[in-house]
Amino acid sequence: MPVVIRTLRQTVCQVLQSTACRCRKAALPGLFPGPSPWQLPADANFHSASFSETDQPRVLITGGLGQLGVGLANFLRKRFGKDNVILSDIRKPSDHIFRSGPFIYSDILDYKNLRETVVNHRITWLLHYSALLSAVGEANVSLARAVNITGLHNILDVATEHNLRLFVPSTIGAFGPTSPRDPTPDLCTQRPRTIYGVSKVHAELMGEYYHYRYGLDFRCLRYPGIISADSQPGGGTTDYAVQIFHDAVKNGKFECNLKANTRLPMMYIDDCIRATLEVMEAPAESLSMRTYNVNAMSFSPEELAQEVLKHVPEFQITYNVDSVRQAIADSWPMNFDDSNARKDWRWKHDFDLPELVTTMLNFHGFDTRVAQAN
Ligand SMILES: NC(=O)C1=CN([C@@H]2O[C@H](COP(=O)(O)OP(=O)(O)OC[C@H]3O[C@@H](n4cnc5c(N)ncnc54)[C@H](O)[C@@H]3O)[C@@H](O)[C@H]2O)C=CC1
Ligand SMILES: CC(=O)[C@H](N)C(=O)O
Repeated sequence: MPVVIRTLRQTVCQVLQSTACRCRKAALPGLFPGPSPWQLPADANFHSASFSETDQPRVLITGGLGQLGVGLANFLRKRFGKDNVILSDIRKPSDHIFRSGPFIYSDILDYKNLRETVVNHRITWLLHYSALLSAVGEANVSLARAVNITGLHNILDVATEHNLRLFVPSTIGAFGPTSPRDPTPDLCTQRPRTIYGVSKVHAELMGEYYHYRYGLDFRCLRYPGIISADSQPGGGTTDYAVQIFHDAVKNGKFECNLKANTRLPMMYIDDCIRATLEVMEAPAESLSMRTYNVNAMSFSPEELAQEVLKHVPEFQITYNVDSVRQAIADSWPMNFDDSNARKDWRWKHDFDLPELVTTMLNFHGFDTRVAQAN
C-alpha cells in the first residue's frame, strides 16, 4: 500500500477512535450507580487493573459451583496460577473445592457485592456462568428471568465499568423451532420458546451491543450439551447424556427422558473448557464475530446407547419421555455449524463419540479394555 494512503488511513482511524472514545465517555454517565470511571478525568481511571498492568489475567467465575465452573477453574488455575482464579457462587462449596483455591460468595443480583468483588480482587477477566438452565427455567420462570436477565445486566455494567474481558456462554437453546436445525449456522432466525433460550438471545445481543456501543470486550460461545464425568448437570434437556454413564456402570440399565431418535449437538467438558480459553485468548482482530457456535458431535439416545453397549454388553435402555424436555429438544438444533469458529480462531474438538464413551466409562470405574477383550 503506498505510504500516502497508509498515512491517510491511519489519520482517519485515529480521528474515528478519538471520536468513538468521546462518545463512549459522554454516553455512560448515569449508567452506573455511584462515581464511575467515566465521570472522572480520563487519567484518573485508576480502579481497573488493565491487562498491561498485570502479567496474568485475574479471573472471576460466577455460578462456579455448577456443572462447568469447577473444571474451568482447575484448568485456568494450572494456566494462570491458583490465586489468580476466583470461583464464586451463592451456594456453599464442598471442603474439597474450598481447599483447592480461592472461593467467595457472590450473588450476581447484588450489584454492590459484585462491584466490591471486582475491585477488591483486581479482576480483569469475568467468566459469567450463573444461570438457570432450560428445564429448571421452565419450572421457575420468574427466578430464571431474574438470574438470567437482570443478573446479566449487572454483569455487563460491572464489566464495562471496570474494563473487563467478559465471557458469557450461550447455548444451542438460543435457537427455536423456526431456526434451521440441520445444520444451524451462527446467523439465522432465533425465536426460542424457553425462558432460558430467550434470556440467552438477550445476552448475545446485549453483549454485542455493549461491545459496539461502549467497547466492552465481550466474547460468547454457544455451547452444545456438555458431558462431564465428575460434576452433575444443573437441570437441562441434555442431562440424560451425563446420567446414562452413571446408571450404565452402576445398574447396567438406564431410563431415558427423551425419545430414542432425538438428535442433539454434544461436547465433552475438556473440549468445552479448552474452547472457552481459546476464544478468551484469541487476538481481537481474529474475531469476525463476538458470538460463535462451537461443536464436537451430534447423537441421539439410541446411538449413544449403541456405543455404550459395545463396552457394557448387558446394558439396557428404556424410554419414559418427559414432555417438557422433549418439546424443548425438538425445537433445538440437530447439528451445529461451527465453521466460523474453526476458521477464525482455529477451533478443533478432540473428543468424538467413541472417545467420549470410553473416557466416561473409565472415569466411572469401568475398564473398557477388559470389556472389549471379552
Ligand atoms: N451444562 C451445559 O450443558 C451447558 C451450559 N451452558 C451455560 O454454561 C453456564 C454454566 O452452566 P452449568 O455449570 O451447567 O450450570 P449449572 O446450572 O450447573 O450452574 C449454575 C450455577 O449458577 C448459580 N447461581 C444461581 N443463581 C445465582 C445467583 N443469583 N448468583 C450467583 N450464582 C447463581 C447456581 O448456584 C449454580 O451453581 C450457564 O450459563 C449455561 O447456560 C450452555 C450450554 C450448555
Ligand atoms: C444445552 C444446554 O444449554 C443445557 N445443557 C440444557 O440442556 O439446558
